[in-house]
Amino acid sequence: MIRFVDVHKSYRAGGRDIPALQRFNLDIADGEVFGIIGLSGAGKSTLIRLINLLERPSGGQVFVDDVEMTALAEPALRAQRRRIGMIFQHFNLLASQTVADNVAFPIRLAGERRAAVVRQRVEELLARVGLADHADKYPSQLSGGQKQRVGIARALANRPSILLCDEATSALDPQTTASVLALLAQINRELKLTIVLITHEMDVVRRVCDRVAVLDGGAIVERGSVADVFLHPQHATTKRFVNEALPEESASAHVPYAQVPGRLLRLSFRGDATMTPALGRVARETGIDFNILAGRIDRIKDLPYGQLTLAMQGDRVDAALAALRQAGIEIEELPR
Ligand SMILES: Nc1ncnc2c1ncn2[C@@H]1O[C@H](COP(=O)(O)OP(=O)(O)OP(=O)(O)O)[C@@H](O)[C@H]1O
Repeated sequence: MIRFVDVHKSYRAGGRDIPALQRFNLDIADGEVFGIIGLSGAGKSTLIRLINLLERPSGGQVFVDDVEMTALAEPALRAQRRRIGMIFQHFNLLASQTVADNVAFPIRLAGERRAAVVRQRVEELLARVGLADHADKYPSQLSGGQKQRVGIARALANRPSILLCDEATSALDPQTTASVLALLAQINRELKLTIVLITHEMDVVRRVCDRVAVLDGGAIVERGSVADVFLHPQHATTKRFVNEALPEESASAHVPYAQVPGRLLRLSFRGDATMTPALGRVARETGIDFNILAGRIDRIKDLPYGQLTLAMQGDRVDAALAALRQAGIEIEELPR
């Protein structure tokens, strides 16, 4: 468990305090993938670096697995930091060292001197990230995705219980991003590792995270399960992130809708509700008509979901909406 209690952070620069994070409380549970999303300057890097105390809070306490990080002196802090791996946007590999030596580095740094033990551990780690055949290469001979896989192997070297990902896929193309995110999801599942990632892309959050916090101007403005936040964003910043992840729908939004008669509704189906033919059945039973204006079917991590924007007409629209809600469909009425 990672716990922030009344934490806030300002930087001291040019003789004055620059606020980076307003006072907040946050718990991140063991084994979850937690996303922190925000625009540039929102405070994401500061927040993630408070976990391993690469940045010290200006006030408040940070706990990792019930140990108060903020109360530890240097040797104990170093030991506790080994429980926390970290990967970076630009990989931070040692260019003059082979892939194997990059991964061996933190193992040796933690005090392991037996060459055979180090070699075996490096082999295991490279196999886990799909780079068994690349041990003797240098970082310059690898693609961006492969470099990040080395970064992940290195971060896992000392069997941490937490992995921090600082914009880990921001320098990668969409396909490579998808494969690195799939690897992170697999590691989370198989090693039961807690993952905290920061990103400016809602799509990254949608693919791998269980919960998310939205940062805006140093404040957490929204938080919750990814399904809730993605399907029902409340804050303007969250809505903007979600719309960026749904380009087809936002592009057509509201232009043709004004001319369509009826009540404008957004229906969200998740999990089992995506599998039932409720809309057709309710239309037959209540005699309402509907016109689908936009729609999307996809997954939020492992959860199938659908979202339809439609116009509904007829005498019994309210009865139809009640029946749809009864069938587990979430309904939002949109302004016209
Ligand atoms: N070392 C520092 N000294 C002074 N101000 C800083 C320092 N690091 C960050 N800041 C300021 O703190 C605020 C939050 O920065 P932070 O890097 O945490 O945001 P971010 O969301 O990670 O942004 P980005 O995505 O651009 O990295 C910004 O106003 C930034 O200018």
